[in-house]
Amino acid sequence: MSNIKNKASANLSQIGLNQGPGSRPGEIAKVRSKNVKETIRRIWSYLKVQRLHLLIVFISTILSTCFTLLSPYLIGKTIDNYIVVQQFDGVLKMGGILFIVYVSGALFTWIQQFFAASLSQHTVRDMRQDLFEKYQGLPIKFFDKSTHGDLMSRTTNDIANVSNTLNQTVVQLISSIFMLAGSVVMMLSLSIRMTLITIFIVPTVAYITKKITTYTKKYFSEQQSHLGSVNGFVQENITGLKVTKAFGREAVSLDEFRVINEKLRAVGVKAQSLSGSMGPIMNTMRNLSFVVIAVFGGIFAYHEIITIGIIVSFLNYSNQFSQPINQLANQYNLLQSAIAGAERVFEVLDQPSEENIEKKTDVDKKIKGEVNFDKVYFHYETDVAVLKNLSLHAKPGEMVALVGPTGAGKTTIINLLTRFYEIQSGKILIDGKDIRQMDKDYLRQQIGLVLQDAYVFSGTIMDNIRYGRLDATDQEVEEAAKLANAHSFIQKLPKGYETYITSDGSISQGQRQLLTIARAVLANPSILILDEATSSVDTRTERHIQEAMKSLMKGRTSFVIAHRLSTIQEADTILVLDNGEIIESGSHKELVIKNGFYQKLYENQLA
Ligand SMILES: Nc1ncnc2c1ncn2[C@@H]1O[C@H](COP(=O)(O)OP(=O)(O)OP(=O)(O)O)[C@@H](O)[C@H]1O
Repeated sequence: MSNIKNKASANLSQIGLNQGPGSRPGEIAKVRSKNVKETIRRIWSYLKVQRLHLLIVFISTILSTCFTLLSPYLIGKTIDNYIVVQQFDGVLKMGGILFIVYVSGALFTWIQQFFAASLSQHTVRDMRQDLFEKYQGLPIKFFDKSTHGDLMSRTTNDIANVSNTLNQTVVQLISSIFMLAGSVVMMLSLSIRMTLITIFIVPTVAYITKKITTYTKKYFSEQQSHLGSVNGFVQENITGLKVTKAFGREAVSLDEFRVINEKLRAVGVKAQSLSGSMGPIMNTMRNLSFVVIAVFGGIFAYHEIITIGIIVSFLNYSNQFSQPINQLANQYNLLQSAIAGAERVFEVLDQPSEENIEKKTDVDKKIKGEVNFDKVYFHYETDVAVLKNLSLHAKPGEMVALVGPTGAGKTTIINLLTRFYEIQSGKILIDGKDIRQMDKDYLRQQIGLVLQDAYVFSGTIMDNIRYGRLDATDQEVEEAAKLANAHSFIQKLPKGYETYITSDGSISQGQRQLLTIARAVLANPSILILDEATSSVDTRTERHIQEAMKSLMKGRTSFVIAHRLSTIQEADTILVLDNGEIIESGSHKELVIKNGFYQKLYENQLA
């Protein structure tokens, strides 16, 4: 495998670095989804794969609800039929039955929880897999438009939202609806008058409770927002601590922090003290509805319209009836947020993947490396032309240097040759064949990339070099490292080739570059692209890198993006680019004599 994929993969691997906007797990998003029906249909397409699990969840939910509904009825009957008439055998028998009912209810609840969890985890695993697969197949231009943080948030937070909902909300929604309908039916079968009273009093109390909690919620969201400011301030400050110290701004930062810290304290006190009183408030409200039911029940019992057992049953049912009422609104919001989350996932899944013609016919053939750009016109997403009918020709084995001011279009030429982007008009030919007619994987295998932002993956040095060709032996890896001048520094590492490195640290920039050169050596491509490092590496490492690049270029068509003209004087052709056009071309000597743009650049650098 060629290391051409580095750039794409590098983009993705950096995803984790910054958390962008997006919903957080558990947060109830205020976003309203766009096409609910379609989104639910697509979530369903993931769910229906596990029909059996679904069925089990459904049945166990109904059964556990039935058992829950049965117990108040049985308690009422126990009181009326056995306790009031002091039949203790019956009381014992009913106690036994109640025990079985409670245990069965708990058992089915457990079964329901277990299968719901399994269902949701299977579903989100499939979604994550699809999403990651999509990231691998998307064209680079897609990643220009979206921030890494946003994509990361879709893969983790949005999917977590979907998972939580499938796991909890859907089950609760089903059981809430059953509970609501079931308790009404059970109550009606006991007493119509009492049912009417319960149906009136419970929602009223639920409504008042909701009003009170909404009021306290305000302080909670204020607390969250102040907490966000404190976190942001601390993070920014630690990241920029060097600058703060260098400019002697410590005291100012401290004062600013004191202010926001104090704000957090003030709102924190309000939120926390209210949160403590929320439980008692809700209890009191529930007790109030008990009182109302008990008083009316007492009056009816006094007139012998109902029995004491029925009053007790109703007190229980009022509790069971109020739970779903309190939960339904919340569940609806959670469901909305999950649908919005799923929509963000599907949005990525619906992006068109890289176009490719799967033509494996020429796959085994090694190309010679003749490259032609024929009147290539190209622009990125914006309509500003970046390459304007550019033509160039590189013979097999030739070294072509690309020079020019920043933004001239050097990197763009490379992006087009690798088909990271597609041209709008003209042709790019390799060995006389239009690259659009080539299989992309095959094309990229022929091209080796050594980029200036040399990317390494988390893994051992050995693995990182072997990325260039997966079937290479340890011996071959070591030889490649030797050719790339990397062997000596690797040997000095504590565990040599088995040293574990990470994408964001461990080894220096120059050493990374040497590793990517070794990767390219191993891949043995016919065409080579070298983007010279601009970052300051020490002169010894720089010499190492240049020697390594030189030996790598032997016998391959090479495109070198040069920032220091001293390194490209041996190039067969130097192409001077400005503003998307080739304004001069020739060897170093020819261009110096010509006394044009290149000559000026060269003089500037010498100076
Ligand atoms: N992904 C992109 N999306 C939109 N515009 C881009 C993108 N990449 C580059 N450009 C624009 O295309 C033009 C050419 O950029 P390119 O990277 O090819 O220049 P360069 O010659 O390689 O510059 P440098 O020497 O700074 O690397 C610039 O104006 C740049 O802003």
